[in-house]
Amino acid sequence: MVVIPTTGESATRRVRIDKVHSILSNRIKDNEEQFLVRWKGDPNTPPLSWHSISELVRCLELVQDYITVREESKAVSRKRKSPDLAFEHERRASPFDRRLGLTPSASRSPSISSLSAVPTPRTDIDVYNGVLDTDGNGFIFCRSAPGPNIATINIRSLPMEEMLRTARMSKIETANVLIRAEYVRRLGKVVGKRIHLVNVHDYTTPSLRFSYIPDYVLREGVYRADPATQEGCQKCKPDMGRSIGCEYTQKCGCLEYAAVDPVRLTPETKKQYEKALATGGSLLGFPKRFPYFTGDTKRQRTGTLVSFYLDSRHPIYECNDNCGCGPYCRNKNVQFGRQVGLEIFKTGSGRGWGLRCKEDLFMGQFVDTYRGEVITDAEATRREQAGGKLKASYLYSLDKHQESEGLAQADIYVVDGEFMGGPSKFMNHSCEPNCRQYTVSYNKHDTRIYDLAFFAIRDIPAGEELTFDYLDKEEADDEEDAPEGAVPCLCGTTKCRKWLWQ
Ligand SMILES: C[S@@+](CC[C@H](N)C(=O)[O-])C[C@H]1O[C@@H](n2cnc3c(N)ncnc32)[C@H](O)[C@@H]1O
Repeated sequence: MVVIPTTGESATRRVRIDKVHSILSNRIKDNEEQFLVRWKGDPNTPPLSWHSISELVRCLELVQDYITVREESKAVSRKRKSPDLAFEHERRASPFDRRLGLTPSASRSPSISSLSAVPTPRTDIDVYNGVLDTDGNGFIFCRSAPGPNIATINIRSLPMEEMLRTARMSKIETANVLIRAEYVRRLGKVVGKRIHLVNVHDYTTPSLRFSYIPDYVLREGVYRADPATQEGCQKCKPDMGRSIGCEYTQKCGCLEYAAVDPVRLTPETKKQYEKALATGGSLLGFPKRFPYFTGDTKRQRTGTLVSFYLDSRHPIYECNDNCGCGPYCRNKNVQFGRQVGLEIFKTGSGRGWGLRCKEDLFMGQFVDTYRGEVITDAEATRREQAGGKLKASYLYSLDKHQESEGLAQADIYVVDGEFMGGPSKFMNHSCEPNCRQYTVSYNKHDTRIYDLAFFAIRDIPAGEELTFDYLDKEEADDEEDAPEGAVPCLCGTTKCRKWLWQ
């Protein structure tokens, strides 16, 4: 046996993820699920060793990667009708046979005489191309250690056919349970109402290669506008009028760019307004519409989007910490974050995971924002090309102001929610959606970074899947033929446009 624990046996031996390259195979040994770990090291002869799933609890991302690839290759081989590749492989000699001096025929159908002529392969070899050790904290590590007593293996032929056969027959149950438990543990740490995870279709769990984050993470080449430009409304006071914040909407600096309330325009101010619109002049001084209903309306409408904003795609400018209006300002909502409980669920309809609400939502109610890494347009293109056309996309362009501000495509930032973000990463597309994404900003001088906020656009009963239209154009193109790079839409609604991207 080549396991050499120099610092004594520890009951809680663990493999550290930063030391591992990948997981290559699985088997059941001594009633335990085990996985073959390829350690980081010399790329030509890296050490490898088998570990029980309890030793790999800090490497569940890698175990999950392995299981995903294993399931995908199983699905592919199920689809293949002929030739029987598994059988074809069986006829090849494996490098393991060569190492032991076995001929392919001997390994395939050993006769009594051949068995007595060659040594029986060792079945207790757990470490290849190296030796195992443990450090003072009980962490296992493996180092290359060539020598006559070290079992060697040709890593270019891994996983070997014997391993593949064993892996195909070995159930993976404990690992799936632990992966799910780890994901649920991480969900439990997300700020706000609880997020549940439900899968009645299979044993999969969303990728553990994902961090829940409360705010954007800005990557290289991405900058927010200077904080000094986030001046807020200076003329508003917390105790003005009905103490709802920016009552004097004509004076409110934050509402400067909000939608003008045409009902409150006089014939004269209407002319001035039309002129300001035509010349791009300031809208300060015109009466504005608050984006949200105040607390003195019906309970279910409090804080929901007023119909003007609901029906338009007008950006919303919320008050911020530098404003004079105070904490209960009616012009603050999205900045307080998600207030509703959500459920991530496996759709079972070819659309992967989806999102639904645990409670009834009212028309205009805020659901959540889309979070992720904010990257440059060039980086987004690079990531998109690396992912390939069939990979699920989590890229969301912050291009709302591109036209009005004359921003070049290269100046646009993109939110990538694949590896970091929030539960809204799981919102699927529907051609007849029940939610819509709105632009919410806290700094009118920052046209490149703003919040992508989802609101219900009709009453939604608890348990209904939350969807939005990925294109969200004012008018949809009626395209019959599949456009380049199109992914078939599986929303299943009567208004389905057939393709996800056009
Ligand atoms: C932002 S993700 C949504 C969450 C995704 N379902 C998951 O499991 O992570 C977008 C991806 O989901 C899939 N998707 C979303 N809506 C779909 C639809 N209506 N039809 C087919 N696939 C859809 C596509 O693969 C798309 O690239």
